[in-house]
Amino acid sequence: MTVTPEPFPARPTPGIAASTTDLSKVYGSGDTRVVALERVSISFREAELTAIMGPSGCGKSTLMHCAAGLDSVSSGSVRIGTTELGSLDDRQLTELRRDRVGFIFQAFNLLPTLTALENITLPLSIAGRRPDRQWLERVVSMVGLSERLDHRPGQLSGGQQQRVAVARALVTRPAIVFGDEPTGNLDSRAGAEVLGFLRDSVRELGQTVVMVTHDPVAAGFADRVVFLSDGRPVDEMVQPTPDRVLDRMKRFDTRPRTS
Ligand SMILES: Nc1ncnc2c1ncn2[C@@H]1O[C@H](COP(=O)(O)OP(=O)(O)OP(=O)(O)O)[C@@H](O)[C@H]1O
Repeated sequence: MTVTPEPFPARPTPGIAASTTDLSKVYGSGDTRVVALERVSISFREAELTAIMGPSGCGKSTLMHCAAGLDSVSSGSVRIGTTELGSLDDRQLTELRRDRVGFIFQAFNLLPTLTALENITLPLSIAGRRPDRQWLERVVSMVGLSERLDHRPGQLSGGQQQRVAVARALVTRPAIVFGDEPTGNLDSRAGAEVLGFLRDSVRELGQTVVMVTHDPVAAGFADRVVFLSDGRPVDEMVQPTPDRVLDRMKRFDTRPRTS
């Protein structure tokens, strides 16, 4: 099916936490050339949880990495808040990622020698900033870690470790949090807990969250699901349910890509 591209404003729009305009990403050249993203224009509204879904290889991770400033773009532009990433030098980009973007990865990515509290406040320590005590307490109690702050990652369950990672992503009050399969390593109960906390962060703290997922149940926690196919957004669903997401996923062509 074809989808009318979202009208994209020339200037930053209030209420939009991040956006891409005509974003393309090409890997390799010649025989190994892969167009991972083709002229993607998409906006992520503030205080919304968006899930990105689509068949394997459709460009989900590439979109997330480019939108988060973790990967360069081949053409087009990316904005976080009012800042266009292409206008930043390397140092400014590093600072923007540190201060304005939160990340949650499938593999938790906690430092094993630090306590849960030290892991949570690490982004602030790196930036030489003191934690805002009230905010820290709010985030820690929201993810239910108040009793575990002195534990090291090895003393925590997978679900608890990912809750530390959620708190770490929220502690700087970033403009946007990106999650790459944030529940991919968790069983369904722990996964549902982490997704519940992410949704709470949207509802209670006004956080904007974008997550890549393969799991229709995880997508059911989102306010909106964007479906990618062959490097382009092809559909979206608001107020998704796992059953509707599953039905939509079944309609994707499962033949392997040829380019
Ligand atoms: N570093 C790279 N070099 C070359 N090609 C790449 C690179 N990273 C990704 N690709 C290609 O770009 C396309 C999109 O990859 P991407 O990882 O974004 O897809 P995805 O939808 O996240 O896939 P999956 O669901 O399997 O994780 C794929 O064809 C992939 O092979």
